[in-house]
Amino acid sequence: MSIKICKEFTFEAAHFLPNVPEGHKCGRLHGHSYVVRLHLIGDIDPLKGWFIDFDDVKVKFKPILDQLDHHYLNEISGLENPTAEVIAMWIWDKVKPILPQLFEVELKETCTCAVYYQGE
Ligand SMILES: Nc1nc2c(c(=O)[nH]1)N=C([C@H](O)[C@H](O)COP(=O)(O)OP(=O)(O)OP(=O)(O)O)CN2
Ligand SMILES: [Zn+2]
Repeated sequence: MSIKICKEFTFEAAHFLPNVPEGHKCGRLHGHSYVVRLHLIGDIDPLKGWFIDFDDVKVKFKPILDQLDHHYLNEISGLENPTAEVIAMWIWDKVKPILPQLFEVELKETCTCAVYYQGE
């Protein structure tokens, strides 16, 4: 039986959006408290009662999270235009090879804004 699970992380980061029109608020340097939710799907091992330990998700994601947390996103390769969409796709590209059960990356940039990416 397959089931979806979700593990949530947070990180703080600074950015600006270089391609917005002159005077747009997001063209100025500012920061967000981001929330990342990694959604995974897999078949439950009947003995363990799970397909992956939440802690294994945390351990595998930590090096990627560390690249983002308290960093200036525009300086990171691939995040020169760090919209929420681009960040979610960047996270997907890093996580999918090490957590193949990844189903969706959810990224909340503010309390009212979120993007969802399920790969190509
Ligand atoms: N499609 C996208 N639109 C916007 C992005 C983005 O990444 N993708 N990013 C920004 C800004 O970086 C930032 O997120 C500001 O967003 P905004 O919703 O305007 O933030 P506020 O908190 O000011 O909005 P409220 O409506 O007051 O909650 C902008 N757009
Ligand atoms: Zn922003």
